[in-house]
Amino acid sequence: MNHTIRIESLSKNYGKQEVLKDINLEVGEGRIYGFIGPSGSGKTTLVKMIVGIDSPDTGTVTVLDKKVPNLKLLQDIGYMAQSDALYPELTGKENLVFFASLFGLKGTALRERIAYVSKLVQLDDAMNKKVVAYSGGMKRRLSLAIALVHDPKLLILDEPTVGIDPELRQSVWQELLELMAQGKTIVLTTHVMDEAAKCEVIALVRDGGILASGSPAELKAEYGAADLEGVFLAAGRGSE
Ligand SMILES: Nc1ncnc2c1ncn2[C@@H]1O[C@H](COP(=O)(O)OP(=O)(O)OP(=O)(O)O)[C@@H](O)[C@H]1O
Repeated sequence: MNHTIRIESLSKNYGKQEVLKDINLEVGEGRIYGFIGPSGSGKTTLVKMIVGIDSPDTGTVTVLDKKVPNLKLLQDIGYMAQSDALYPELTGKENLVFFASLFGLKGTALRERIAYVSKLVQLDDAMNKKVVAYSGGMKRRLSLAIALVHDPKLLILDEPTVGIDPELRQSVWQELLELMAQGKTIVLTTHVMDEAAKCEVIALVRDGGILASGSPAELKAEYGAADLEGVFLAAGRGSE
């Protein structure tokens, strides 16, 4: 199988705190891979290493056969951070045009991508509104649209559906599964267990390490749990 992401012996400290400890991980092409784990366990730090916006102390990250960091990779990665990085005084459309232009999109291609992603996140009616007047969920949806606008091969989504209502959450997930079917690779973090259940592979992150990984069914069997919530709780008990 082709691997989109390969992480080898990665460690990271912040001051004296060991935030990531000897992480080894491979993510196959065209998969949906979920990181779940308690608050502060290191999920965001790990995704930042994959995107290349923070660097490990030891170890390497390779994405699409290029060693991270690599400027050329930015074209292939769509990243949605946990906190929205938007321009509040610009409209939704102006935000999208700005980010799309950074990737060299223009003319018809730019218009088509903006129409596609704004419809996808159901913001097409709010495109001409300033972001300062958006709700929290609308900002999250705009951030997702920005991550998708340049049609990247790899999507890295840090808690993508926080603040999004259940109906839209379902349609976002439908689209993520469709993108996966098109061969895109998706890595996301979540605290929502029924979202984790939709991932093909889950990594349980605990105290800066990967405690276990596998399909939802494999993890349930490994921990003798009826559901992923049970896996999460059993993994926590086992690591104490
Ligand atoms: N820039 C930083 N400087 C110092 N410490 C940091 C920094 N970024 C993260 N940390 C610490 O690293 C640890 C892991 O944080 P991280 O954000 O990766 O956790 P997380 O699993 O994503 O949590 P959550 O689910 O709450 O988002 C935490 O103890 C956090 O305080």
